[in-house]
Order: sequence, then C-alpha cells, then structure tokens
Amino acid sequence: MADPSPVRGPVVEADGISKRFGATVALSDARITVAPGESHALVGRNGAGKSTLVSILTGLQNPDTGTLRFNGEPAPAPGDTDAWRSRVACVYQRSTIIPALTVAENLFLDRQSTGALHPISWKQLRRRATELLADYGVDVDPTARAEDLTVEQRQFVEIARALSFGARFIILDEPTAKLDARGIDKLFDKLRDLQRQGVAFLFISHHLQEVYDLCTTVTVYRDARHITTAPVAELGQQALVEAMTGESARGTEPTWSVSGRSRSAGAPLLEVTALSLTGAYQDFSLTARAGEVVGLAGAAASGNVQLGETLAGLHRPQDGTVTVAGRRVRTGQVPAALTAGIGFVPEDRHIQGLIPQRSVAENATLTVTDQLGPFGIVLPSRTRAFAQRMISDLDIKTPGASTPVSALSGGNQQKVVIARALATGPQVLIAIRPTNGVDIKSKESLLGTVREVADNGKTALIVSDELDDLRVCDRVVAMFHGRVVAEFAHGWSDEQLVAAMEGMAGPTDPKETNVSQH
Ligand SMILES: Nc1ncnc2c1ncn2[C@@H]1O[C@H](COP(=O)(O)OP(=O)(O)OP(=O)(O)O)[C@@H](O)[C@H]1O
Repeated sequence: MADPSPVRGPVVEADGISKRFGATVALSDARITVAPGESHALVGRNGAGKSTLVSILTGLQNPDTGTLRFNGEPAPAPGDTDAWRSRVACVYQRSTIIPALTVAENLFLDRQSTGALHPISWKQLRRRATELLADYGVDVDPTARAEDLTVEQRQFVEIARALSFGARFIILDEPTAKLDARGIDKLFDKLRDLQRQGVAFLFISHHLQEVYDLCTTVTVYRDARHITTAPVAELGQQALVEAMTGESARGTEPTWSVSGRSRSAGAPLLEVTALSLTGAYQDFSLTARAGEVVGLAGAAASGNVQLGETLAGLHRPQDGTVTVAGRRVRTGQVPAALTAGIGFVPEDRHIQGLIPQRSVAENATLTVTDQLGPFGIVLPSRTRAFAQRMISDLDIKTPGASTPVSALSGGNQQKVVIARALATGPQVLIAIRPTNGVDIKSKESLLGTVREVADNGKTALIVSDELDDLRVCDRVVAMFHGRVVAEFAHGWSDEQLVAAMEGMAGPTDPKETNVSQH
C-alpha cells in the first residue's frame, strides 16, 4: 500500500458548507469531520444533501460557502484532479469500471501522472496490476475481463484503484445497493481490513443495520442541514430514525399490513408455466391470483431478476408460457408485455428506467401517452396534472413536475420509476428491488403503494433479496441457482428465508415446506 502521508488533523473537515441549485437549497451550513482511521456513516432521507456533500468533498463541485480541509490543509484547487485523488478516494453505487476492458487496463486507465505519453507494455501493466491488487489484498486475476467478475470483485477493483492514488480516506456512496448478502459480507470484511491499515471512510447507506455493523460514528443530515453527529453505540435505531425524519418514530406502524386479513384468493391473474431461460432459470411455474403480492426471493445468481425481466418482455425464454388474465402474452417483447397489462419497475433505473434530461412529468407518463390527450396528442396540462398526482402520492421531492429528472436525488428518481410503472394501472406489477436507494420512511409508503395494487384486485410480484421488501408479500417463492427451492407463507422467519436464498432450503419440494394455501 502507498505510504501514509503524515497526518496532521482530521482526514477531512468541512464546515459551513452551503450549496444551491437554482431555487433548491441542497446544503445549508452543513459540516462533517472524519478522524484518521474512523468509520463514519452519513445518513439522511432522500434529498437530504448526502450526494451533494460527496461531490463537494471529491472536488467535483465547489460549495457556494464554507471551508474544506484535508489532513489540516486547505483543499486543492478545483480541477487539480491528481491532488484531489491523493486526498480522497470515492466509490459510487454505479461502477466506473469499464466491462469490456481487463482488470489491469481498468486499474491504469486515466492516470495522467504515470505518463500517458509513454505507452507501457502489456507485460509491465500486468505486473504493476498484480502488485497493486496484492497491496490491497484483492484476489482477482488482472488479465480477467471486468465483465466476467462478480459485482463485489468489480467493487474491490474499484476500491483498490481509488486508493492507489495515495488517499487514506475513502467515501463509499451506497456501496451495498447492488450486492447480495454474501457480497455485503465480503465488502465489509475488506473495509475492516483497510480500516486496520489506518484507512478512514465515510459510508453512505439507507440500510441502518449496516451503519450499526460497520461504523463507529454517525452524522445525520435532514433537509440540507447537519442535525447531529454521535457515536453509533450511543444512538439507538429509534433515535436515529427520529433524527432523520424529524418526527417521533414511537409507535409508528407500517402503512401496510398483511397479517390478520382474511384473504380470499381471487382468480388467477398471472400464470407462468415451465419457463426456462438458458443460463438463468429453468422450469419455473407460478400462479399469482388477484389480490396477491408474491415475493420472488433470491441472491445474485438465483435467476430471480432475469425471471422478472422476462415477464416484462426483456428476455425471450427458450420454453414456457406466460398468461395474464387468461390471455397468452407474446414473450421477448416489451410492448407486448405492456399491452398485456404488465407494469415494470426495472433493477437499474439508470439503464432501463429514466430519460435524465426529460422532466419528472414526462418520465412518469412515458408509458401512458395515449391517455393524455385525443388522437395520440399529448396535452401538457394533462401530463402535468397526472404527474402532480404522482408527486404527491409517492412523496417525490422535486421543485416541480417540469424539473428534469437528472436534478432529483437518487431515491427520488427511483420513485419516478415506480410512478411510471403504476401510471398504466397494471394488471400485474413486476417490481425488481423497488426500494433500492429509497430512505427508510419512503420505503414503507412505497411498499404500501405496491400492496394497494393487489388490494385493488390486481397482482404484484416483488423480485428482491431485501427482507423488508419481502415482508409485504402474502407468500414468498425462493430461488437458488435458477430453480425454486422453497415457498413460504406470510410469517416466515428471517433465518428460514435467508437459508433458502443461500441454497440451504432443506426440502427441495416447495410442497413440503411452509406452503401458503392460496
Ligand atoms: N444538479 C442538480 N440540479 C438541481 N438540483 C439538484 C442537483 N443535484 C442535487 N439537487 C437537489 O439537491 C437536493 C439534495 O440532493 P442529494 O442528491 O444531495 O440528496 P441525497 O441525500 O444524496 O439523496 P438520496 O438519498 O436520494 O440519494 C435534492 O433536492 C436534489 O433534487
């Protein structure tokens, strides 16, 4: 590992930081201090200002006011990339690794200071990559293509690359959003390793349990302001949520509830028979009835995401049929799925979800332009009215319906994706990790919205490995390596479901497990 620079103060100290975007105040007199070797969490609701702070701490944006010091010294000049990179490393939720390149090429990409004008030989590159990976204890073949790595391996390469510029301070902005439970464990082991070597980090996550597992100090922002900084051990979960929301968390119940209902199963609405997609899943069958929310649980390689995507028309399966309300759906075609009444919340809002430069209103209504005016003409007034309703129903934090979606915080963009899927009034809603990046309070209301779809006589399928997402379901089907391994009625224990997702389901015949009676 690179020699630590002599430490003369906190690795970072930001004070009085304010930042506006037009009329939006993203940060107001905010502050944060991270000590050497500290694991410091930054939490707050969607739109609280966390990512804006990250962009200021990494030199991507200038604050309007405030001071910023690294190791007791003023921050480098804007644009001095090498100087910034030697003080602070950053790993974002979205990987910056280029899939088509090898690990070694990715590690030495865009490295001005190593002399881009003197091309280095492949052999040299590989040797230096091997050294660098060994320095950070990353067990990955430097000649492998990045696209062949697992998500967490890619993230390790990213961390090694980020730290290799010399920084002893790394910012991790929602690093666990794309990882399954096993991947998160590996990432945390790696971070603890680095911490033992004296690396400090600022960790951003909406999963509060991760904060308790990993961090010693937590800072809470709310509505652009610093609310508190405290040792994690001294701030219980309830106090933490109260600081984030500004409301008492005492006695708050989820807005949804599946317990204690007498659920009379409706007619079959979604029927999937013997569906197979090579390399993803085999022989999958499911009948979901009107009024039901069904969970499709599984870790990264389980095939559950590809299955959800197939139902939305994104993959053409080799075998099997899909019907909605008794009508066969042509597979492998997104428009056919839409016409059949299948609404879809994709896994990656950046790739499949949104058009960033278009407004919130346009994005929310992309799937229903035919309802927004006669003869295919889209009436702006109707689009706005429609979007306005979505904004208030889903609590989307935006200056207005005409704001470009790119100006929204990550969690609020996710709500627009959900608004769009709901806009069609789907018969069957397929939602992949719908609460990804959404704060703890919005999560509850979003899941409540999914619940309502079923309560109104439709069907919802939640594809996720998040236990909070799956708790809203009437029953959960667990997949492992492309096959259904168990099915659980409402009331499962976390341990049971986690074991099933990890391939330790016990009986492989779902009928022998805790089967629901739908
Ligand atoms: N480029 C921009 N243009 C206009 N407004 C912006 C821009 N970037 C951020 N904002 C606004 O600043 C506020 C803070 O956003 P920020 O992305 O920092 O929130 P966050 O705490 O990271 O939220 P999330 O948890 O959803 O990621 C939000 O209201 C957001 O809409």
